[in-house]
Amino acid sequence: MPVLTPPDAPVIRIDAPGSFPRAVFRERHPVLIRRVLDALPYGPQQRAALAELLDRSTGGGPLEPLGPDAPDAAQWRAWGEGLWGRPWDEAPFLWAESWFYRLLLEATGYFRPDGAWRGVDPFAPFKAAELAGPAVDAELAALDALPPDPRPALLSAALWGNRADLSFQLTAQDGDRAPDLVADDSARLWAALERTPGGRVGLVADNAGRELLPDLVLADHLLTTGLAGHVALYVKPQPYFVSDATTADALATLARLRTAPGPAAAATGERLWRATADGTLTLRTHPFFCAPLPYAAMPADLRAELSGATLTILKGDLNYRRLLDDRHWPATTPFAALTAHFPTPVAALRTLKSDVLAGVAPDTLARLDTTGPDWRTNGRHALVQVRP
Ligand SMILES: O=P(O)(O)OC[C@H]1O[C@](O)(CO)[C@@H](O)[C@@H]1O
Repeated sequence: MPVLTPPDAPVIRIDAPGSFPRAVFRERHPVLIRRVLDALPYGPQQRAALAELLDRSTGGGPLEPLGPDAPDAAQWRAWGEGLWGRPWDEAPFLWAESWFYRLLLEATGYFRPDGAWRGVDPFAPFKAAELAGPAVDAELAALDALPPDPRPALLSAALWGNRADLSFQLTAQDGDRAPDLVADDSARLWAALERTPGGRVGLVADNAGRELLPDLVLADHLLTTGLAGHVALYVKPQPYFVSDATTADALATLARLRTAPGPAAAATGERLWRATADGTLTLRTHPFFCAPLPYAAMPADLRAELSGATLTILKGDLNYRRLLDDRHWPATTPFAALTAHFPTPVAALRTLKSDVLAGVAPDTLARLDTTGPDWRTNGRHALVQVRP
């Protein structure tokens, strides 16, 4: 059946007064910069650069490309074509937020070849604290008490682990309230995997720690049950959106599993360690995972790499924004229509933390709209959506 692409909806931008994206820039980013400065003893030059980033990005300053010695200067010049010289406020939210995180790394000296701070993850202290904390202890202990059919529990842990996003927690008010599914294609997800057992499953990770842990446990389940013969876990090539998982984070999470006191967690960690070593679980990355663009614009080499997977599972809010393009679609727009561009069957596991949304039934939408203005962004709702 041909899938019709709906006409374009307005792009989500950061300039609308009272909007969620504007609050991210005006309220969350100042808190984030303050926390980064509290967590690491950056010197005066880096502190000044971070303050300037905040001023420019919230004060509507002009968008200026990276200096020519930045390793990704040419890449970013192309990604920002048409935006350079324009005020920050005119940039799409997706583009502007990604650029903010790139400039944060610039300010801290992450890419400077001559600096002592080269390669130092500015968010590492937050990620390390979370990974060492009691919430992860509880997740590890829960593995010893999984029910005979662990599928619902595993999927639910991978889904709700996405609430643990550290950037979201910067201003979240009541993140512990029981959440609610606005769309639930769980059965289709398992059916898609069962149709082609033994194939390659792509898992595009989102956050480290409390989210990556259940993602890895899900990967282990797919491998041990034969639903997948190979899992490719895609992480970010560099620190991004505070808690996004890099290779270093994936290794730290694997180590945490492997050294857990509970037998089930330790055995899972051991299996995953061996799977990584023998190539049935591969850790992969690509610069496009930190690009400010929707997945419809993915380059040919990444498209070729993802192709052939029986299913690609995209975790989290940012991946969802990139999958659908960050636009004000009517929320009843079919998910399949907006994801037809993706090179493989695709599943989204996401808690709702920003405005973009599709694939919601009209009656569900009507019910949610009576619950107040911020249900799309408050992290209390989630979805499982699948385009087989
Ligand atoms: O970690 P996730 O689930 O991708 O969420 C990140 C989300 O947080 C925000 O950066 C807001 O803080 C959203 O714009 C973004 O989509």
